[in-house]
Amino acid sequence: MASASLIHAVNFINPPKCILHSKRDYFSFNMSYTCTKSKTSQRQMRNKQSRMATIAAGNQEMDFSDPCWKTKFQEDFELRFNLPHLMDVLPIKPRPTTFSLKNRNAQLVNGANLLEDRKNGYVNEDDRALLKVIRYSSPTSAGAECIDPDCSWVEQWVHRAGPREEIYFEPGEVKAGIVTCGGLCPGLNDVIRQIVFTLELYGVKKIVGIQYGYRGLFDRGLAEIELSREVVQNINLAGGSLLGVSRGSADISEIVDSIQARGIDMIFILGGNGTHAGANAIHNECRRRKMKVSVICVPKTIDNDILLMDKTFGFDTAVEEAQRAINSAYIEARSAYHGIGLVKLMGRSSGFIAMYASLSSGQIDICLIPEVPFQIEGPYGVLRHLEHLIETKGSAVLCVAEGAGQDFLERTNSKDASGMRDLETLVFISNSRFLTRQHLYFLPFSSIFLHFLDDSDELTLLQQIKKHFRRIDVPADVKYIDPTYMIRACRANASDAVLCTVLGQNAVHGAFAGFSGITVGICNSHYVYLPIPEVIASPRVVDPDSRMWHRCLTSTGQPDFN
Ligand SMILES: Nc1ncnc2c1ncn2[C@@H]1O[C@H](COP(=O)(O)OP(=O)(O)OP(=O)(O)O)[C@@H](O)[C@H]1O
Ligand SMILES: O=P(O)(O)OC[C@H]1O[C@](O)(CO)[C@@H](O)[C@@H]1O
Ligand SMILES: [Mg+2]
Repeated sequence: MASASLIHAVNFINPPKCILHSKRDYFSFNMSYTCTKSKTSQRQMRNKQSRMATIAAGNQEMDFSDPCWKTKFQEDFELRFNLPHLMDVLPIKPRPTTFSLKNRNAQLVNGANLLEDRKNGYVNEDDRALLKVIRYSSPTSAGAECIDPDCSWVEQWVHRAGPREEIYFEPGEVKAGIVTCGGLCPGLNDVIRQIVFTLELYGVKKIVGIQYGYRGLFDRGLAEIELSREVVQNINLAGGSLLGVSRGSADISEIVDSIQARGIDMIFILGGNGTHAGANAIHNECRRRKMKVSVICVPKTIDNDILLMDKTFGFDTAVEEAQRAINSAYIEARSAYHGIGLVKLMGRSSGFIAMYASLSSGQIDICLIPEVPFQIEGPYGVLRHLEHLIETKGSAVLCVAEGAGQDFLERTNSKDASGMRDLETLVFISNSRFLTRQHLYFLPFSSIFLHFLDDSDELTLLQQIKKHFRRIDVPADVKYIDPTYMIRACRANASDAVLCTVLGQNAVHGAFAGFSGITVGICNSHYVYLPIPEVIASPRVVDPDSRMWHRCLTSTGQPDFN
């Protein structure tokens, strides 16, 4: 009898068949009826790409009383995660790859080993990686991510990244462009470097860097930078981006005009959520114009706020760099009489950096993130817990994500260059209005509170803490550390450098494989290609019910501030 894994393999080589009879079948359930999957060729699947965008992630509209819902879910999933390909709109033919897995031998024998190499080491078009690896027995299991009310197990497979045996470009004729957008992130130079190395190994001669993000594609004053192994050899030793970065509005049609005019065949776009949205629009416009251009993204964000991936590059380094700030805050707090250390870390809408930095340091007593509401005042508020910590431990350290406590803030319509709400209005620790003098005028006994206000017109968290301890007549020595840009304006650490290397290489393999409108990522420690819309359907945030947030609470010992 065929093993379960063999059945899975066969199902992927020949995906349309789905006959569910026994535990060993496709979804591994006990089912006595037959659900037939509609026969869909890879080609047809590609043509259904537009439909994919309309299928809601999580399949909210699925009828779970339908005995075949899993088959339907699987079909929808395959459509959603199918990778857009240049062949979908262009009559192009593949050719054998020029990417040799044994470079030195291949050179020695003038390419004779290529055939030998192709037998092993290349990724098959039907290779897949599992997106979810935990089988939750109940929706009440910690951190359960369920599709149906019973939290049934459904295998969700995504496309494996890597070099293919056949490619869709003549390397000698390719002009490739690289652009880095959004804010800085450790590892940008590592990715640029690997993209250049890998392109050259395929035989690409024309590689250019686009300066200052999307701006470089429409600002005529910004010239292309010619890139080669020599140029990028040591750029990973420094942080930042060799090409520069930028935010700011981008006219997609103008950008595609520019790509067309420059004769760019492959464009590698490094950036976060906003950049991916832009890249997808560029991909769609190239498709509409039937241009043979491969648009490949590499997700970049220290915030780790891109869906479906284990992590994004730069995140590990940011967490590591944050340790220095936390440790300083801890030392200051421990050494002072009733010392309180307050560290602000980046994280506009997601608290991953604050959560992991808190977990990693082991020195944090209170971690506040945007995803978890909290009270400052009152019997269960942050200030009361701080009082308790000072009474019992003699000191305390807080780690606060910049986007935490947004509910307390006055909203303004101020926006940053990329159209995001202006960060300064969200950060409640510095330069932002948490509770203003004007508020106090309307409160009973406001003159008492006004008496405590210092020169600044605002009550930030820092000031709240100071005033609280003054009010209860307990001495407290509060120190505030804001390492904001220091955690991202640095070179990648070892683990990020490896991630950047693999992602950069896979980006090039994806372009030569003929894909476009995709991004590269790491899923359950395996490297995959994902369609752009799937990773930016929403920003990834910390799940307050996840095991990781609970681990963070266990580590800090903080109560619910509600
Ligand atoms: N929805 C969108 N459609 C098209 N382009 C966009 C969109 N959102 C942002 N962009 C463009 O992408 C670029 C980068 O966007 P943004 O400043 O949001 O950075 P990001 O990629 O999200 O990275 P970071 O993680 O640093 O915020 C900007 O030039 C912006 O114009
Ligand atoms: O000051 P900048 O360059 O706009 O970057 C700030 C933003 O960048 C991020 O780090 C994302 O890269 C956010 O956490 C932060 O809000
Ligand atoms: Mg952004």
